[in-house]
Amino acid sequence: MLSLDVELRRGRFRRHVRIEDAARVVALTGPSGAGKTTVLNAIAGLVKPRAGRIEVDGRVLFDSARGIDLPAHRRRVGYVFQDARLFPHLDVRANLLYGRHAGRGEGPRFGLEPVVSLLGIEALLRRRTANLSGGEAQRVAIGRALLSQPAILLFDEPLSALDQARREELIPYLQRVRDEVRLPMLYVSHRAEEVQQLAEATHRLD
Ligand SMILES: Nc1ncnc2c1ncn2[C@@H]1O[C@H](COP(=O)(O)OP(=O)(O)OP(=O)(O)O)[C@@H](O)[C@H]1O
Repeated sequence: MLSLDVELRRGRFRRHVRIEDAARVVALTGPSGAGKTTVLNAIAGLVKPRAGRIEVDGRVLFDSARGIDLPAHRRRVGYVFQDARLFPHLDVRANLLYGRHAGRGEGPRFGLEPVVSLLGIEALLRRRTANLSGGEAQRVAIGRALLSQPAILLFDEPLSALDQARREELIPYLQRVRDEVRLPMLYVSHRAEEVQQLAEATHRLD
């Protein structure tokens, strides 16, 4: 479970965000500029809140009052962006294994084979990433995020660069990830349909 209560500031943008929800899969919605990506970046350790506290399943990632601010690489955050951001010089398998952690920490451990099968990317393993479709590339990006042995998954509009048909193809994979890996997930989207298909609760930033 994610518990977050932070004071964010980016340039002239300031806002207080509090997300306390018992739901495991929470959608984060709101208009452009509301601060959705900034919230994800604060959880990932890429943006430092002015003050506050961020906790995932009881593990404190940030707490200004106690001087805790774990570096990004120790937060165990799997981050999936709008565009897959795969490495073009590596094949799919090498992309999946990039940044893989042995997963000695607490929580579930995700191995290459189960992740590949969960996302249906067996046939893609030797392919170069340049000619993957948008949906295939996103499945690889999700696999790479899982293999980093995360304690939480963050999604920043992962379907928004895809057309309707590709979005519909990818939704069942996201549902499988949601149902089978059992990690907390924070899912940014402005599409009501997507939110309804994927999330258990919705938090809106206005
Ligand atoms: N590096 C930065 N420097 C200054 N201002 C920033 C920076 N990054 C973000 N902002 C501002 O912070 C605000 C929140 O941005 P953010 O990207 O979090 O919004 P968002 O809700 O994700 O929007 P969108 O739906 O368009 O992606 C915006 O006003 C943006 O201009």
